Amino acid sequence: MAQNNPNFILMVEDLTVSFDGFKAVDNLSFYVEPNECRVIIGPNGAGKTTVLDLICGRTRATSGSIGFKGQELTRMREDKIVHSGVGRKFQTPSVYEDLTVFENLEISYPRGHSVFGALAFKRDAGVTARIEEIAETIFLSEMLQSRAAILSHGQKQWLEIGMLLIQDPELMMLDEPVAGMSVAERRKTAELLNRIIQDRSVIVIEHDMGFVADIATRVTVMHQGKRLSEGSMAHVQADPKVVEVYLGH
Ligand SMILES: Nc1ncnc2c1ncn2[C@@H]1O[C@H](COP(=O)(O)OP(=O)(O)OP(=O)(O)O)[C@@H](O)[C@H]1O
Repeated sequence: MAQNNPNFILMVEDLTVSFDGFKAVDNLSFYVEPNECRVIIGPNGAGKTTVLDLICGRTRATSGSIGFKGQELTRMREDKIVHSGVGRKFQTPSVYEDLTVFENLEISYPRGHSVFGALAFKRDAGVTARIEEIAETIFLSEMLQSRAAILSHGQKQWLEIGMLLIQDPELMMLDEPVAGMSVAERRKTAELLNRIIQDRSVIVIEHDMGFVADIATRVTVMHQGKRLSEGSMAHVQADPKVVEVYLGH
């Protein structure tokens, strides 16, 4: 595929990372379009989390390229990658338990990068309106003044998604967002992701195939650091290679 194809927001090409000779990600290529929800599935140890670590700059690639909006991420610092529009949520929620939902969203609001920017920051009507808008998107409008500590596990996950959303990333990455959630919370999270991709692209790592079916635009199946299969949910589910190494287990 042509480099800098404007139809792709993310272009991962021939990406490899080697840990003491072991290739956790091995010559992997995949391409994500705007407003796409790409789900990465695969057995334990396939290299899924490592791919997200490489995209957000936590782990450095041994070779290959990660193009994001025409910029090369493999040599960019982690904070610059965030600044360029890549948001990442880890598996365990990391909200500030002693702060309210409102305050958690407020401290995540982008306010420039200088110390002066942070000091000069005032709560104004625009910020409050944006926080209220995000709270509604993440089903927490009624909880704005509640301390995060009293939220359910699922609500904490949504709050953390909200803390990313308020920074308006063009690419959002989520690692197993519905792990530990109730059936009702999973359904609402699928609704949330379908809303989120109206304005951005999302990459999700997930094992719950029912949830994958509800959210995926396309699915990439990884096995031993490589791409085993890719396409619609129906396509990968019917792929005998995928059934053999993953779905059949
Ligand atoms: N920093 C590291 N140093 C050495 N090995 C690593 C490192 N990070 C990951 N690995 C190895 O790379 C392989 C892929 O790990 P990774 O966590 O990416 O898999 P995964 O597909 O996300 O698995 P799971 O579904 O269990 O989360 C594993 O064998 C893991 O032990």
